[in-house]
Amino acid sequence: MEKLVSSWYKNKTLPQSYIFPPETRPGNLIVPTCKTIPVIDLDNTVGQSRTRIVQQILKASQEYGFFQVINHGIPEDLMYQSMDVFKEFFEMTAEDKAMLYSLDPESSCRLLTSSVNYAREKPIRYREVVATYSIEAKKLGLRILELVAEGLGLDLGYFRGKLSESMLLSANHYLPCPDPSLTLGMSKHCDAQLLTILHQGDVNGLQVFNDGEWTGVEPLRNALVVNVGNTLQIISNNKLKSVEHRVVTNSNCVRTSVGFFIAPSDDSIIEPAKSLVGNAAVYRAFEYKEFLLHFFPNFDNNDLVMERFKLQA
Ligand SMILES: O=C(O)CCC(=O)C(=O)O
Ligand SMILES: [Fe+2]
Repeated sequence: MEKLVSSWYKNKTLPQSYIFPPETRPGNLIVPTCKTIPVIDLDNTVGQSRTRIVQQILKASQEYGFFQVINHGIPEDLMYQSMDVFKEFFEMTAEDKAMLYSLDPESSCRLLTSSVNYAREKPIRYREVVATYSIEAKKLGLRILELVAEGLGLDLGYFRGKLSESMLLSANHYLPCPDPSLTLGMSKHCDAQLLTILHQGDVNGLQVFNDGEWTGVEPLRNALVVNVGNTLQIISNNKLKSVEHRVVTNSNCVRTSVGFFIAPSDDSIIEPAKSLVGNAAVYRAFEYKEFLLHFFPNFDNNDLVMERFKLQA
């Protein structure tokens, strides 16, 4: 149980094991808040308005790898109820949380420091709220993937079926940190999957690497942050970008975020879409499970991850 962050953070000193090497520390904590990450209104995806939305999504996915969506169809109540359920979970007693602690990556139901992935009786509303949220988030993700497919000139159903069969919901809980300059809530990384839909709550912390610098993604009420995963970058043959991001801590308040990831089934074959390669496919074909095997040990070195799946120039 001593491994759970909540059992030491009140001591007000950052344990040595949480201190990052100088080159990966967040450095200047005052970064510009990125007003340039596009906010896309999904209210009306028919007719002319659809064409405009498709273009906005494509442009944002090419330039930033990130955008925020509003009027996305997930009811506000459900967004905040699911956020509350996770907050409630993290406020449970250390004993209750310790029952879910596991280092076994095969366990579909586990808590580990800095990450959680579980489905239990407590909190009481967990199953109902999180199941409903997951269904809605998956629907939204598939809708966005259909717009992406349209923008790339692929069949509208290109990402349906095995390519989007799996989902993962991950709730992150970042405690106030005694010294935010020495550590990160989450190291820089790209997401491995196809598409991520993140509810980042109302506390700053998410930063995206854009144009050679880290910029904060402003929390907007009722908006969800969407980003392109490595798998989508590969299928698009680098037309879309999976971009590095990280989370900084703060010394005042707790931050909870809920990430929903749409991913291929393990045995899916991932390769650049034939119509997008021209005469130069950037990546070879591979099984998604091979990607994951290489991804996790190299979580914070995206160039190394992607290099392994590239065809020689
Ligand atoms: O907490 C956040 O804002 C981002 C989390 C994240 O990047 C992830 O779970 O992959
Ligand atoms: Fe991420």
